[in-house]
Amino acid sequence: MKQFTSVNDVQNIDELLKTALEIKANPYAQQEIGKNKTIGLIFFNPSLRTRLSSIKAAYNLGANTWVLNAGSDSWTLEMGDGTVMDGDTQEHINEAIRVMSAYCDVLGVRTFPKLVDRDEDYQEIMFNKVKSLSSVPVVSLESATLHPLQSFADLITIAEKINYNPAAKPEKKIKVVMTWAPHPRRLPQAVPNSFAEWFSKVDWVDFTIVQPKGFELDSKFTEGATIAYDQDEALKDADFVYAKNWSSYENYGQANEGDKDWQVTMEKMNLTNNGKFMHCLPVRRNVVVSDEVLDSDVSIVIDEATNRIFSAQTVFHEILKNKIK
Ligand SMILES: NCCC[C@H](NC(=O)CCC(=O)O)C(=O)O
Ligand SMILES: NC(=O)OP(=O)(O)O
Repeated sequence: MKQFTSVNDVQNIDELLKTALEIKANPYAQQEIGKNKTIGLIFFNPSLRTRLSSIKAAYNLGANTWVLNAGSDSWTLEMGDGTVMDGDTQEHINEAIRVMSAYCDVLGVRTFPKLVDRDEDYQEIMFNKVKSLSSVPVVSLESATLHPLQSFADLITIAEKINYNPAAKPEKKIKVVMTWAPHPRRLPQAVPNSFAEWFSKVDWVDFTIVQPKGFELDSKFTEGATIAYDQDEALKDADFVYAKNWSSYENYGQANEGDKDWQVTMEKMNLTNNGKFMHCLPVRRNVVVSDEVLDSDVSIVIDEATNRIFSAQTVFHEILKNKIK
């Protein structure tokens, strides 16, 4: 693997999943791979799971890490080309990324969208700039439009819960429903885009996306998914319910004020096939999902967050394995 910016950097999802399950079963078996290696992590936006699970993943592989919260830990970075830097910005991204990539063997980067200009966000201008300046392979820690480490952890989680066997795939397809849910802020589409992009490619999953009208995702990520608008109907017989808020793609960045009844409650979970509740976290309790669901056995959000270690470890493993010094 040369980089990890989307599912398109994965040659074979089944193989990668198999590797992840092996790594999870024996997490310290590959410490030669990380020997004398450093994984650098740059965050332009906040993080709990991605930051800590990446550090743990590197540790499991015998690698070192450093973390930089760009903007708060370092000089204020200038992003614009040709800027006369006589104002508040102190260092240009052109030098900063070249320098940081000299200090590591893999560079993880988080950049959220601004949710103002759809073209700017969907062209991944910021992320691609970092990628073009880096002298080492780049891993997405969530970009403006995608969060592949999260989607891969979600796949590992579902595989575990169904006792997935790569040699004998499930006879009956597993029904996975991604449902839009309410939120007080306008959030990116990165997590749902990425989940859709991964799960549309998994041949043992029957994948539905349900959302209010006007909240359809970019169709380039949802090819193969069933697109629905009636939440109760979509939840029927679901084996996994993946809740997430996202702002509108069509009316770019707009929120939906009027749909509080899309909250995932136990009443809604009772429509499913003993379905499990999933969310990438952080989650707003009693807005996105009720306490009753989150505090019950139906919720597998902690398993998902735990598997963030193994999605990151598998990706670092695949990138570093050809570089043993
Ligand atoms: N990394 C996982 C999700 C990050 C982000 N959530 C948030 O910003 C939630 C913030 C809040 O609840 O105010 C998102 O939806 O893309
Ligand atoms: N799920 C996730 O990416 O969490 P953080 O934003 O806390 O890293």
